[in-house]
Amino acid sequence: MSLEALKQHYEQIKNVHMRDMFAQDHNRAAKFSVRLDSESDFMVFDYSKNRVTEETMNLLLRFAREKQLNEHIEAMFRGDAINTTEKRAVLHTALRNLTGTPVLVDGKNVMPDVMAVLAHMREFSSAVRSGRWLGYTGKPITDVVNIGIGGSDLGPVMVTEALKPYSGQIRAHFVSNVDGTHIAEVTKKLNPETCLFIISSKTFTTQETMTNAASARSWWLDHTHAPEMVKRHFVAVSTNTKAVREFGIDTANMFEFWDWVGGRYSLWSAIGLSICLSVGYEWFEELLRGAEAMDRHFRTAPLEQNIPVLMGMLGIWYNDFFHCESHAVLPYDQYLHRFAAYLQQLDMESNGKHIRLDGSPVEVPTGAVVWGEAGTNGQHAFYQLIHQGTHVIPADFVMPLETHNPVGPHHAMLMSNCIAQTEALMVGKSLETVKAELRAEGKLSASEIEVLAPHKTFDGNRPTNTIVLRKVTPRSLGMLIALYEHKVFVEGIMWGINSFDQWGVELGKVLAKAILPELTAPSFAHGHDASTNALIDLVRSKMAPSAR
Ligand SMILES: O=P(O)(O)OC[C@H]1O[C@](O)(CO)[C@@H](O)[C@@H]1O
Repeated sequence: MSLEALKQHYEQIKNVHMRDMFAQDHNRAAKFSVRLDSESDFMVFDYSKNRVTEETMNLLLRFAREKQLNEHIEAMFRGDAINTTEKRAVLHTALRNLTGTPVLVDGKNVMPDVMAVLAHMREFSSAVRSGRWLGYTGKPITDVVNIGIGGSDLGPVMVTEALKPYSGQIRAHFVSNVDGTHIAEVTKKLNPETCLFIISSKTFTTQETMTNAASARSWWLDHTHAPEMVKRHFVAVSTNTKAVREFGIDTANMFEFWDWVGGRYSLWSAIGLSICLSVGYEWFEELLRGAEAMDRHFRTAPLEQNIPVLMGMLGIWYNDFFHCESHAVLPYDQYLHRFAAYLQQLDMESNGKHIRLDGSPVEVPTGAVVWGEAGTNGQHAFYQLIHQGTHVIPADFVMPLETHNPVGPHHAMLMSNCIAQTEALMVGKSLETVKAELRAEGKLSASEIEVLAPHKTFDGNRPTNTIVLRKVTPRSLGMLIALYEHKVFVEGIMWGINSFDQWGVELGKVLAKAILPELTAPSFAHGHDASTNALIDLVRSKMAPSAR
């Protein structure tokens, strides 16, 4: 069994320093890099600065084969109901299957419906962007507001921010939080004559989204007194036609998607309408093409050359063997400043699971805590802990070679920082080197050097991946996002969990619904624990008329 072999191998390798691995193998960088081209874009996945040898990778891939990873990949693409707890297929890959090759769900080819919705998105976004779609006073739309949360928000926000250089005249806004401040601050910037609300919710029942949507409609009606014109200013993206109609949205302006698209995998569906409106359908399609290129690679490349597989198996290596609990994602491009927030849902909602597919408890920790920050900002905040803290935190550095804003020396500085960080994390700085430097400076006594030097040493041997892109373009972004989707899938398969449900968010939702009426109830709360009762009463003292 490769698991046993991996355990033994881990014991042999756990203290080996990457510095020595590089010294012993001058070909290491080339050996542990994979390049994927797609038209004029490319991605280079350099995983040479990881605590692995060829034997490690061979054993990890043998482990993947034992878990029948290839068969699982095929089952997902084929449309099998791999989301077993919800009895659903998982087919975000069909959304970017632009060749239109049939994909069957319960014997029905879903591709004609996928293409029809894409055509609807193309037609609608072109009408709005060209000024043909008019508001109730005959003026073109200037501002689009996506109202959604979780997967109906994070993907569109992240992509819209990442593709700002491709955006046109339409300003995109996003409201997600049920905190009234969010909708209030966004509506302050809007003209009711020229704004368009997209209510994005797979279920069309999510409390936050439906509350924000109702408040947006009230705000709009208060300003316009034109209920018959709601249809010009509100459209919906959902799987729930009945609820969309009940909300008062013309179902001709509803963009459909399907239960086989998971919320956090939905930016490729009509949930991407705000992206389309911001950058235009052509660039949206380029995003899909980038993801499609990664899908093809994931489905066909041998495991040894398969970037999502390699990345996922490195995740398994650090999680299962080194017991690393968190994973940093560090994009060196300001346009990717929401990338880590987006990945938090993708990874943590997918793989934060304690039960395996067969109902038994998982045997290893699952799902790293994902976090990160763009560019050099993180260096001046939390990198200290990554360099010298007691936790080993594997990190992904995303490094686009070209910038959209070639301002003076900025880009060279950004790149040099990115590369320097991966080098420093790998090589570290030994006690002897630090002491020698301090002695050469000649400012401190020998005893002072003894005390100071350990503070200035870096163990190094901190693992990083470097993901090099030509530039942040719609195509390369599509590749990048799909890479992480598939990496999360690989890890989920290895842990034997269902990466596509999210029961863990339900309990809080149910309890919040129960607590809501208690906040304005005439009597003290008593049905909870003492802390919860007291907190409810504190809010009640501000809200319940009889308690004032
Ligand atoms: O699109 P909906 O149905 O409003 O759901 C929003 C989000 O809520 C969740 O179901 C749970 O937070 C996410 O998975 C989903 O992305």
